[in-house]
Amino acid sequence: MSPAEREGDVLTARDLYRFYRAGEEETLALRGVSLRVRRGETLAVTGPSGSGKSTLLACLAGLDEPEGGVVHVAGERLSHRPEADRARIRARRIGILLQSGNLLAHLDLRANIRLAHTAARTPRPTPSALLDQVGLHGRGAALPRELAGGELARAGLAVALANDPDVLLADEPTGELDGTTEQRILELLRERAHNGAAVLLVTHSAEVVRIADRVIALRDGRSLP
Ligand SMILES: Nc1ncnc2c1ncn2[C@@H]1O[C@H](COP(=O)(O)OP(=O)(O)OP(=O)(O)O)[C@@H](O)[C@H]1O
Repeated sequence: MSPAEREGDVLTARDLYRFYRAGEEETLALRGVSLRVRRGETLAVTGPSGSGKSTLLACLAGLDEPEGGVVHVAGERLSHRPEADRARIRARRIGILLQSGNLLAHLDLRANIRLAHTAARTPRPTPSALLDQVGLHGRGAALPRELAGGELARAGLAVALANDPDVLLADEPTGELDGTTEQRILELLRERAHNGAAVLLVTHSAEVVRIADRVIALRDGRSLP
């Protein structure tokens, strides 16, 4: 166990820099962002469009590599490692809920969950237990296109939880959902944190910010004091 983990930090990012280059054009999407999320804690990241939230989330998930700085997950360095190492850590430790959705369209819900089980640690929750947890009892054979918007969001959360993650990262988890589904999703996220995960939510929603223990505001790739 690393010193950071002994202190309860499950997710840490130190001094992250990310540049995008398109021809002559250079965008500094992250300019030295640091954060830490402890076991059982929910952190909300807010900020206007273009402030770097999605870039930050991608770096924290190991889906993108920062040019500078370092990310640790459960005491293990995630950044500046080969993609295969990052994929292994992600599969074992991280649950991700993206706005673009995390379900494969041609697989039913049970198969989507089983796919997320690949390379996860054991024991892991069964597809039916996960679907029950998110209120989709008996819907394992449904295809994503057969679900309504709120059901789809809950199915996405079931997949994000399939590897029993230490870190749960979510980009606008309640997006366009109706109030009841939003409350249900927020309850499930809180429950996850209470069960010991570190939860980080990128959001514009005041409701989501309300359930967070702490909030970080980004502006132009920097976190405001
Ligand atoms: N692939 C890319 N190539 C070039 N520039 C990019 C790329 N992705 C993001 N950017 C730029 O980096 C900056 C941060 O973008 P990012 O998507 O992280 O912001 P955001 O806060 O998530 O915005 P939104 O709330 O609209 O999703 C923006 O100026 C954006 O145009």
